[in-house]
Amino acid sequence: MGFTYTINVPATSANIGPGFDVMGLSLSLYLTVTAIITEAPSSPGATNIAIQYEGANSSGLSLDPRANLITRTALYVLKCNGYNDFPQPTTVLVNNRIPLGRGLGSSGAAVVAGVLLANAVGNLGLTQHRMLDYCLMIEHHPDNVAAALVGGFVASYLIEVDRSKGDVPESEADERKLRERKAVERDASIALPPDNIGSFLRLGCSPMIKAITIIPQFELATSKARAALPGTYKTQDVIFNLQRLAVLTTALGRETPDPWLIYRAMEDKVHQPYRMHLIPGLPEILATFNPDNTPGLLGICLSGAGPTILALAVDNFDEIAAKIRSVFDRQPNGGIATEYKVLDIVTEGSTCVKTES
Ligand SMILES: Nc1ncnc2c1ncn2[C@@H]1O[C@H](COP(=O)(O)OP(=O)(O)OP(=O)(O)O)[C@@H](O)[C@H]1O
Ligand SMILES: N[C@@H](CCO)C(=O)O
Repeated sequence: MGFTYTINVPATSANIGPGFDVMGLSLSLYLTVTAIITEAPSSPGATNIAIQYEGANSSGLSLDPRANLITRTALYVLKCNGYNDFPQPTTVLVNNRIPLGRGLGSSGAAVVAGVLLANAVGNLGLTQHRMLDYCLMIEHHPDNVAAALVGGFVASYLIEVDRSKGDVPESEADERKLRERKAVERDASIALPPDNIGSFLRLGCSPMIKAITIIPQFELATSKARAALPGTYKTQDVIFNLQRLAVLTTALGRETPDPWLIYRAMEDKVHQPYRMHLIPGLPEILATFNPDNTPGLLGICLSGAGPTILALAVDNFDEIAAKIRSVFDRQPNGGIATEYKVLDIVTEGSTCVKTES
């Protein structure tokens, strides 16, 4: 007799234009991790994990449990809670539908899956807020992980902390803190997440809105897209984004979305202008399509760090996708191949279901 845990984590689109490192939308495209646990005795010194992977761009991914982002995250969370390895031999089957390095939150989803996996196999009983703390120790911006964890249209912020020092909980009032304190006593190198380092709020999003994602067939590492950003900003550019972000938080939740209000509210001067050179076609796409010449369109932006384009729309989804794809098709040297998906904005976040096998 053993157990199976099935973990589902949605893809996410971060920023939504002006909400750099703040906003995220969870989308109907999933990373599924199935953990099959047998009750055989554990082998000391081994991680107790065997990974199998199928899905998006599998060639570059490591199946070494200490290197793979999902299991590396799970091992970190377990270590903070007193386990050196997985408690029982576990086969981890990964089925990943989220394209890697395209701006659809594949790394955030892997981190969330790893935290949920540790919570399940270690029977840790972590709250959603504590799980977010752990996610934020790995992925340092909250937009993707908060939306992936809780689902929907999510705003989040971080409390600034020095993650390298970690935190020893002050109170031994609850079981979780006691367990973490013991783990730190055994291994002082553990960087335990401080409590409540991230906060989130779910915002309204009209069910009429769908997310059209146009996905170029090249990867853009988030680290490279972040390295393109300046160290300082002009005051008027920051104000430009704050004005739009404030409107966007409410505009998407209106029952009948106002296309031009949303279109203008999805403009950005903080990250997209600096990433234009990394995504051929982006300047033309942002300058060309609007609710007047593209019926059904609400707004258009870079999804996360790119290169995927996110178009929010209420109608004519395939036609809108075709127009945007044609810009990529026309790029020099034979164009840039793309695929597209019309996705729902899902209100349910990550789930973990246990079954006996
Ligand atoms: N399912 C997965 N299993 C293991 N590693 C993964 C998985 N998904 C993503 N990764 C790791 O994350 C990397 C991609 O992360 P990156 O932050 O560059 O892009 P992204 O998360 O897809 O985009 P964005 O953060 O802009 O939404 C991959 O190259 C891989 O190392
Ligand atoms: N806010 C992040 C999202 C990508 O993970 C960025 O744009 O760099």
